[in-house]
Amino acid sequence: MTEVLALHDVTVRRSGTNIIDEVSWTVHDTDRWVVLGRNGAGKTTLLQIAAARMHPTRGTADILGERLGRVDVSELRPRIGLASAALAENISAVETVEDVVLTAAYGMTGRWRERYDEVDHGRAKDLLRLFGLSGFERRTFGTLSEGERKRVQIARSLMADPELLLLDEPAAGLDLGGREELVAALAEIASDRRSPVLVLVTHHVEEIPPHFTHALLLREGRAFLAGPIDQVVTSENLSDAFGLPLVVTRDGARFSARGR
Ligand SMILES: Nc1ncnc2c1ncn2[C@@H]1O[C@H](COP(=O)(O)OP(=O)(O)OP(=O)(O)O)[C@@H](O)[C@H]1O
Repeated sequence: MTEVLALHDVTVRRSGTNIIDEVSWTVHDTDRWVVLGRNGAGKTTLLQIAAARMHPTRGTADILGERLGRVDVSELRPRIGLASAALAENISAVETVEDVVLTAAYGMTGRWRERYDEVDHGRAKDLLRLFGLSGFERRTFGTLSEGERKRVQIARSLMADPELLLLDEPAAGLDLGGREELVAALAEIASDRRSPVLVLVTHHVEEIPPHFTHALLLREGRAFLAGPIDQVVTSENLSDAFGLPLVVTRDGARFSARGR
């Protein structure tokens, strides 16, 4: 097993507070992780470090075998797929769906003078199909529904064939049908050995796709618990992490949670 991500005592300090506090976390190449925690627990911040878009204040972060701070991040970032609300804001409303996906091959948003070959067009088409977006190629990003935009973003994050795929709340804002379609698409990716290592941040255990193997619970910037999903996503652990009594149930490969 290869370490894809290895954080050791990572701390991120902002405005006098440790928003990430001595987090140690290792992700191996066959893992699919979900990161859970209440609002403000530090999930997005942790993902920013894993995406090589933020440096820790203290501690070390090794990503795909490279130490943050010693590596040229412009070489590391193309190896990492990231879909997040902040990135989506950079996508122009007038860009076509096909270009939104295609331009990720060069790590860009917005088309300029670069040329794409048939392989790139074919891959963009395949990814759009995987996310139920065949026929949307010529539509502009601004005309899409929230759910369609989310799916385009994930297709885009896969375009450059990343080794690590980080998804920050991909199901936020989706209706039930949209959520279930997304969960099914992510389950398909997660089940394929050739897929990138997946890390999914979510607020809801209902959004954990089948085939996810591990969970990290964050609480107030600290890694409260990390390990195999069955052992971590339990009533007792989630109640402690979220600070309220919860009942977690598992039906086949899916989880659900409610207040006690
Ligand atoms: N630059 C900053 N200065 C001060 N505090 C910050 C800064 N950036 C983030 N924070 C704080 O750090 C904490 C963690 O933020 P983060 O966005 O990582 O949490 P999160 O778990 O993703 O939250 P949510 O579930 O609400 O999206 C929050 O309390 C946030 O207000």
